[in-house]
Amino acid sequence: MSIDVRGVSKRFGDFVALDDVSVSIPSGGLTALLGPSGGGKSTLLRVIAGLESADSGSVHIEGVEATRLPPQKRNVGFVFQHYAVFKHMTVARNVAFGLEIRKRPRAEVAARVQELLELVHLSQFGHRLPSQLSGGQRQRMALARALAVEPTVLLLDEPFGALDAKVRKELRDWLRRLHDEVHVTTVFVTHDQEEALEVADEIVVVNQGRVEQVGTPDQLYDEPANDFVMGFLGEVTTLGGLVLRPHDIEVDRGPGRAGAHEAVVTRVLRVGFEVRVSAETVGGERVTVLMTRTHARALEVGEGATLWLTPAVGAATVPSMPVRLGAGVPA
Ligand SMILES: Nc1ncnc2c1ncn2[C@@H]1O[C@H](COP(=O)(O)OP(=O)(O)OP(=O)(O)O)[C@@H](O)[C@H]1O
Repeated sequence: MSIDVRGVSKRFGDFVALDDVSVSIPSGGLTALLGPSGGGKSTLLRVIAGLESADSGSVHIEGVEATRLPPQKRNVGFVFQHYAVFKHMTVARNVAFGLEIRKRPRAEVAARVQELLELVHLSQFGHRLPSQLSGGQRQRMALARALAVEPTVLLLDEPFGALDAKVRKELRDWLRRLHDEVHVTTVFVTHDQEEALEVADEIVVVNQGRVEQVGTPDQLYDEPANDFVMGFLGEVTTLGGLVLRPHDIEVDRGPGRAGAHEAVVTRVLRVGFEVRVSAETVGGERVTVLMTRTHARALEVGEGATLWLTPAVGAATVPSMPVRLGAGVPA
């Protein structure tokens, strides 16, 4: 394991930001810390970086006890959402900075900067000032700068958070490709489930200062540990006291199937090639069902129609719990 966090707690006054958190992050992987705002993701990242000290517990990086080490002794690279750049220095000098303060030979610095600018696809922009780059290019420069000193781990705190959706998506794909090239153990914070599901090898779901689940995107999506994880990773609804995904519900016009719930359609909304059907069961449960347009048309699903709804065989389900704060699961 590259990063081992054991029993870490962190309070700010009375507020518990991290509550006895233990998590192991594998070497060479791209790991996302995912969760709602205020859940403790950044605090956990900052404790790993040494920018925040834990009240209790330990942090090991590559087998070395780092709990009391200052950030500069941990060999971590760090990139924030709003990256602090040296505005008066060119892009190349910004990237070279960490190497220059380590007094590396001039020729070695020049070669390494060239290599890094190529890696982040900025070779033709080395002579520009950071203000002459786009937001996305600036974050790529920030990554080159963080990688310059060959960190053991790269820690990214919402690195693309301030950028617009299109650039964000491009950079996300780019980060995945970059990671496949350099394989440095990377941990990034995001509150965007799509970003985590698309990019990460492994996801750590952090909520209310605790780790809810650790797993691959498939594990989390298909075998969520609880209603919170399920609700955070995709749309959910409830049927018969179970939380499940709206496309995991079988729809019939008659009561043929075992365990079917009778419901009346309250609303039908077309969303692209799908149809979102809102229905209310005789027990008063509000259910959302996603089905294809073809299927909805074949069954003549319209407002006021009576349907029989059954959880699909093999659907991921968890028992419905009272709503927890920030859980995002409808009552
Ligand atoms: N220096 C601080 N002083 C007081 N409270 C803090 C401090 N840093 C963080 N907190 C609180 O700790 C909680 C966790 O914050 P943290 O930034 O780790 O959450 P997060 O999951 O990264 O959220 P976001 O996605 O909004 O950044 C928040 O409620 C925050 O207000």
